[in-house]
Amino acid sequence: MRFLTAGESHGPKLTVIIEGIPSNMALTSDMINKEMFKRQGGYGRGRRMQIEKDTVVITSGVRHGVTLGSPITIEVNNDDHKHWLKIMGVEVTEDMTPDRRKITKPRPGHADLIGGMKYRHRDLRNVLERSSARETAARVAVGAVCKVLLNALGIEIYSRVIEIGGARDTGNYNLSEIKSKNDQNDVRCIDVKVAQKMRDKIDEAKSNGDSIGGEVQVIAEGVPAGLGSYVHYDRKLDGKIAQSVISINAFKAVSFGVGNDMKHLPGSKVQDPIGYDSAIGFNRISNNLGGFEGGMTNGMPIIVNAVMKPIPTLYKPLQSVDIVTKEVYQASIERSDSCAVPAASVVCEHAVAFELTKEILNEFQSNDLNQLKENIARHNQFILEY
Ligand SMILES: Cc1cc2nc3c(=O)[nH]c(=O)nc-3n(C[C@H](O)[C@H](O)[C@H](O)COP(=O)(O)O)c2cc1C
Ligand SMILES: C=C(O[C@@H]1CC(C(=O)O)=C[C@@H](OP(=O)(O)O)[C@H]1O)C(=O)O
Repeated sequence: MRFLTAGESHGPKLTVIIEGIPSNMALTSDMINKEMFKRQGGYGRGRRMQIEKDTVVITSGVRHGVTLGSPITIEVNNDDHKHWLKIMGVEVTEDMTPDRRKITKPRPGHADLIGGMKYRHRDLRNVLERSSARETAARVAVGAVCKVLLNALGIEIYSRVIEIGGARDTGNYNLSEIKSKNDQNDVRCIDVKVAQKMRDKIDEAKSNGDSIGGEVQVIAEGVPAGLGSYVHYDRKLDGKIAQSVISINAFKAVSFGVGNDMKHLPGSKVQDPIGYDSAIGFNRISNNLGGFEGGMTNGMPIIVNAVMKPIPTLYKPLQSVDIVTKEVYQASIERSDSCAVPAASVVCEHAVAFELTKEILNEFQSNDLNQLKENIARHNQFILEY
């Protein structure tokens, strides 16, 4: 299974092609839109999100609401394509007009400068249009299709925000609690008191012309044991998930289970003791390692934590240097998110959903959904009786 995304942030649309989804799976645009909607929300987002109304159009691979097994194409319009220049006070009719919107001032923390050097662009808009996190809308569309498949296999995946700007939700929640509450508020934080602190932190950063980052968590339940492999570095599934998460704009760290706390805990508080029960077979007494041993799923819930850096574009000017004049200037901006951690938690969830789906289809190769279910059921029975 694989996918490709294409599209510029202010171009007409984003396009996704997903290949390898089995046939005979119910799939409608509404199932995808429900996830797209979650990514668009979140406290701290800028004006762009008031313009976009991310909804998808499926143009191939689905007929009468059921997958065909052929490539699925999904399109997401950029509503801002039509009028974003006008909103910024520039009266032109055509987007991306080369000279009017030429950018020669690279923004620190963005791909602008090094991307311009690498692709030999003198207009840095040619870089930022694709390096923008607008692309994450396409990745959520992919993950949403994957989530439909995972749910059909009895696997559930969800995410929450753990920390924003130092306001941390330290609660220990059981999984059903997270599941029922993860979408309850605009910062996607379970503890409502901490959620308010997070909003305050975002407001504070915004009024200082600054931005703010944080940490998110993705949890997947019901994942079969034995996905991934210890036999070679590039077959370890925790490694694949880490790569996928770090590839999301602004994500800088990934950990599993108790995560960074591992660095100061003794081994006896980190490894998960093994138990046995004839009804469920081998299991782990705790889940400090977040469901992975030796690069393989061990049947426990998968817990992925990921840190997002503060948004690089700041209302408070940061020093940069014009690539034409070579003059130092203070970068100023027209609009930006102050914090996108809640939205990014949704992106992370969908990135992990893709990696799990890909691994499942790799392990239990099947063309049709029922065939896939049978293959997994056989595997799970073997694991139970081991
Ligand atoms: C959902 C989401 C929204 C984002 N919104 C903005 C934004 O409004 N302004 C900005 O400067 N960066 C934003 N970013 C982050 C930049 O896209 C990212 O920092 C930049 O492309 C450089 O990539 P890097 O941080 O991974 O090195 C956003 C990231 C995500 C995941
Ligand atoms: C468009 C999205 O996020 C954008 C990501 C982004 C960036 O630099 O990454 C910058 C902003 O876009 P603009 O420059 O048009 O204001 C965000 O709104 C989105 O999430 O759909």
